Amino acid sequence: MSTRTRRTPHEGADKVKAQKKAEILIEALPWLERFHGSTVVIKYGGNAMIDPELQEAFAADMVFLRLVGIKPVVVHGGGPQINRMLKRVGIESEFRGGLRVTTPETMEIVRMVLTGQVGRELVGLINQHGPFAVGLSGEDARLFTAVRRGATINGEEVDIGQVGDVDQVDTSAVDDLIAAGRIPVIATVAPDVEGVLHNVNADTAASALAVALGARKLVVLTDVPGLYTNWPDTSSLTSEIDADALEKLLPGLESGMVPKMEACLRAVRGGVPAAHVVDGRVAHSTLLEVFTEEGFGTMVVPA
Ligand SMILES: Nc1ncnc2c1ncn2[C@@H]1O[C@H](COP(=O)(O)OP(=O)(O)O)[C@@H](O)[C@H]1O
Ligand SMILES: CC(=O)N[C@@H](CCC(=O)OP(=O)(O)O)C(=O)O
Repeated sequence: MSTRTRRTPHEGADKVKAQKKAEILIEALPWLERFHGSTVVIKYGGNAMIDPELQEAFAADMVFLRLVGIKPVVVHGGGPQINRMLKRVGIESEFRGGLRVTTPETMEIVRMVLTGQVGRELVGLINQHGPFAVGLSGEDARLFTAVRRGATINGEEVDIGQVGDVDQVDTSAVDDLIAAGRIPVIATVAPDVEGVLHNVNADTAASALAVALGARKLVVLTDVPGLYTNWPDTSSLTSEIDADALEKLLPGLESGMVPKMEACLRAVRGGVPAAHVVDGRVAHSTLLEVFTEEGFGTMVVPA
């Protein structure tokens, strides 16, 4: 005998609530039609991983995307988590032009934290929902080949150690995972052609991967509502900016926004139709961005 109770038809307040739910679901239909089958690269910044509930909401969003036929690819950061571990082991660390000065001993910690801690935790959270997530780093199957880069300070290039830009992307391992219905979760350490490991900023890597995969969108989750064109003036939050306007703004940007907006610019210049910077401190911000009329945060579009 079935243990299910008979459902009663919705009445009164319940009916209104049910109608609202249906409206919310149907609002997503045009976006489901538009993005079904597309690859979306989501960069999850370390600053947005502020509490376990938010991380669980992020993981649920990735599974939601996957189950409605979108192909999410996660690229994660972990700057604050690296800072904490460096402090614990007594290694000093500084940032120049938004990038971490990386000595060989710092590099060991960066690799350990990104691939062994932050990546593992995200994989675990996503896999609470099913066997979806597989973690990998730029070292796996030649995903990223790095080339050493400096930081630009007052128009001058300065050396910051083992920091890399992405020179080449081999998407075959990611393609295989996507084809198998998995969600790749990627840490951004990468060897150069000689096999020397480099620390690649996660925004930079996410952008290079989005271009190489021909992604429909790059979504960057961080700890601010979007790009402020006149930081820190809160009235200067911008909802949309094109590549030319962003390029003009870049030299005036500070700290973490430098690699982030450089990454969005490179993505749209490289053929990704839109790159979004959204507030990862808001639960389900990825879903709000992908499935609502208003979108969410700052959208960067081609010129
Ligand atoms: N123009 C700007 N608009 C928004 N945020 C800015 C701007 N300039 C600097 N920031 C800083 O950049 C930070 C985001 O970059 P970052 O710390 O690298 O985050 P994440 O870990 O998400 O990559 C924000 O918390 C903010 O303090
Ligand atoms: C070169 C460089 O700065 N690499 C970053 C890599 C992690 C990262 O990008 O983390 P977020 O996205 O949380 O900032 C770092 O060492 O912090």
